[in-house]
Amino acid sequence: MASIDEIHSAQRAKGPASILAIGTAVPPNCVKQSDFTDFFFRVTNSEHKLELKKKFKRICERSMITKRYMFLTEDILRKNPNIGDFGANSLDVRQDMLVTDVPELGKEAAIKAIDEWGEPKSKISHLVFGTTSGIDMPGADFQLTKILGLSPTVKRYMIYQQGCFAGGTVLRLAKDLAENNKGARVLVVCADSITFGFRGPSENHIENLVGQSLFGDGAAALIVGSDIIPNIEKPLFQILLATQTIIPDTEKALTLHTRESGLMFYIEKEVPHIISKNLENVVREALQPLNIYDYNSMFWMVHPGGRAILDEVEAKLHLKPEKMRASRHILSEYGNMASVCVFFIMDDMRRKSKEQGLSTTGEGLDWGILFGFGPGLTVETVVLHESGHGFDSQRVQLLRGRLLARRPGGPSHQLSCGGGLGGVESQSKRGA
Ligand SMILES: CC(=O)CC(=O)SCCNC(=O)CCNC(=O)[C@H](O)C(C)(C)COP(=O)(O)OP(=O)(O)OC[C@H]1O[C@@H](n2cnc3c(N)ncnc32)[C@H](O)[C@@H]1OP(=O)(O)O
Repeated sequence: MASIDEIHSAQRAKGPASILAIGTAVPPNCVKQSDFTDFFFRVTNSEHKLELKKKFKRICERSMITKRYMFLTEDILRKNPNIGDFGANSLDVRQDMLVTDVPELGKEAAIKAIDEWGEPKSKISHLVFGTTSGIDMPGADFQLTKILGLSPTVKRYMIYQQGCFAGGTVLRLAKDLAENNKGARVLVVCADSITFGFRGPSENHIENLVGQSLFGDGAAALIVGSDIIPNIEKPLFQILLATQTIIPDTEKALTLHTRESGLMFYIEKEVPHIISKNLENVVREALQPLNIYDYNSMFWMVHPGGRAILDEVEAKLHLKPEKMRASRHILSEYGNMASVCVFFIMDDMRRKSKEQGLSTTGEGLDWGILFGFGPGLTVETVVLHESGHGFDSQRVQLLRGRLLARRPGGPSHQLSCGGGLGGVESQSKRGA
């Protein structure tokens, strides 16, 4: 008869979780940032608020966003004027749109990810769905299962209302699911939309203007699994460490409250400064076990909450400008898509790395770090290792073994908690 240990270990995967495919989607309606001020004041019947309009134009110009995609069109906003009215009751109409739009956009991204993965969708064992845009029962996870035709026995996890850091949360959960369930293939989907929080300007709420200048709609999907099927599955990045941290005494700095008038943003001006000031410790703790102290030796995927956040993180950590290229590019081309942004950045990075003939999916480098930020203030940190064209499974297994061996509490403890690991030699960088 098998021992308890044997039964337990037979249920677990042997290798680290890998990202096996990425798909992305946006709604068809594209809005140029240079036209947005006129559009925004026109559709919200606010043309008479001349000073606010000038201020909003300044914010849009400083955002470094070129364009965004939105489900909301002028036609929809004209037919539903309460959405554009600053304080009017509009939750029902927003919800009615989002309960369909969010899973539909997620489906579009998921189909692309499944196509790239190349395996039948019947092999998907788990689904993790993240969104801050609306809330419903049964949730977006259920709706996606239905419209995508996943098995009714797929094990679903719905991550609602976490804000922009949820991109890190879903990766952390997918890692634990893949590594602790032998043979698991996790479909991870994030979808977010400004439909939940779009509203006209108010003199009494300037932070709302900042939100209106930043957010856009998008969806992304990943397939995550451990113990890769050789010659069939092609890993892009391995997920080596995933942690979550609350920055003390900052819970009022960034809040998003659901009201009868939809999602209301409160974004203090100090948010970029608070994040950058606290990130140094978070980075140090995450990278110490790998003996990485030169942050420019890594690839970076930073949630582009706003241009000022990227500027301040870059300056505080003394990063070379090219480290923020992918994050700035996605901010420019799509705006802040909340939880979804980090996966657009990941997708852009692996594509550009391939186009440029670099030796790894991570801009020619081995190790990388992904950050999600959001209300709390909460920081999600994910340490990644490239595993694309430069994939060397034996070397990564060796490193992972050393990480686990030095960790008090062993493997299961290590995989979701940060800090306190022993030293591992840093890796030589290829093609940097
Ligand atoms: C949803 C989630 O969970 C997570 C998220 O991502 S939430 C979003 C997080 N994003 C942020 O915190 C935004 C970060 N900020 C920025 O990127 C930049 O400040 C910005 C693009 C908004 C403006 O660029 P900037 O270089 O700071 O321009 P600046 O000239 O200083 O500001 C423009 C105007 O906006 C005002 N402003 C900027 N941030 C403000 C804020 N948070 N609240 C109120 N006013 C603000 C400034 O006072 C200024 O007003 P005047 O022109 O009248 O002086």
